[in-house]
Amino acid sequence: MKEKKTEVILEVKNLKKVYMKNDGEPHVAVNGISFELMKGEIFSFLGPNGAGKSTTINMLTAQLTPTDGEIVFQGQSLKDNPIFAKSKVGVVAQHNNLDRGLTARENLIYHGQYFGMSEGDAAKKADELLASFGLTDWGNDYVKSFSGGMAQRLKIARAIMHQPEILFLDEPTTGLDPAYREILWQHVLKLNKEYNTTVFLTTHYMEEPERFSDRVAIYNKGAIKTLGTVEELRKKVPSQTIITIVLDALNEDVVKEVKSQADVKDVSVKDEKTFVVYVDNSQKVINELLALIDKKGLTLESINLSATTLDDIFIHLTTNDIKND
Ligand SMILES: Nc1ncnc2c1ncn2[C@@H]1O[C@H](COP(=O)(O)OP(=O)(O)OP(=O)(O)O)[C@@H](O)[C@H]1O
Repeated sequence: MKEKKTEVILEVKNLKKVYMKNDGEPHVAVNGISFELMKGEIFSFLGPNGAGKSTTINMLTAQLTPTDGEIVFQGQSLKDNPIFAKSKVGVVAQHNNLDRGLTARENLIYHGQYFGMSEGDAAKKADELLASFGLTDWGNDYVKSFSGGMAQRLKIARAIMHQPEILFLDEPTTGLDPAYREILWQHVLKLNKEYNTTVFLTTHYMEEPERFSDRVAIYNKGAIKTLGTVEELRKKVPSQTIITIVLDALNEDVVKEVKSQADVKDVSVKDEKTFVVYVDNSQKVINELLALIDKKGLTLESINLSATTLDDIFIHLTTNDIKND
């Protein structure tokens, strides 16, 4: 069990962002959320596509002005002192915001110097990070020639150049192969351990928050649906055991029939072929499910019994539940 972090580094109070769409209609991307970020914690902010995660990060890092609400960073209002906050955070944005007209090494060195490092220290650190992220041979190449994965690695290196107090990672491992994902996490965990760096993460790869987070917020449609440790979140789903069924095509009647079985606690639809059944008595339900699928003449692609993962919790809390239809 992780040690509980109690020192507040960032306070978010009733934060709201309303965009104006092209048709002139308002769109509420963030609807008055409140939470605290603790010094030294790894906090995962998870939500479906378009939920408002990047919008939230952009407001927390003073890149976007909130419509309403307050952000307090180390006791100072972000609105009154955005430069103070900006100097203390590192951000890996979703889009490629590297300076394409500079080389990879220059991107890192100028960033380090901007955050107060001497040229010598910045150059040394840049070379270490280029090596670590497999970019040494491209250090003197212009970023405009970089592939998506190379640019992503460089963005990560740049964000950690100046040892930020809070590292904001907006889907940092998207486009990275598994080996570089591990390297990213080694760096993040090292910063977190050695310098007590706080990490605010958004990702669609649920195994990352499950492995590394102190706390997880599940966020949807502008609001935080739940917030807690992974263990606390596990208690929010109807059972600790699930059966995942993949059919050649999902049939809503079958899902409804499954839902009505006595030992079934709940059912979530994962995608057009897959549904997840929360159970207590798994053996009995498996037998009943197989009989039902057979009776309906459906083709079973796979059936799997497992403990609930963060992926299941996420789906349970963010998708429309068939049971409630
Ligand atoms: N500049 C903008 N003007 C109008 N609407 C916007 C703007 N930026 C974002 N939105 C809308 O706000 C909502 C939230 O977008 P945001 O990028 O914050 O979501 P997200 O949770 O980061 O999504 P994803 O997981 O797909 O990256 C979306 O509906 C998006 O279309």
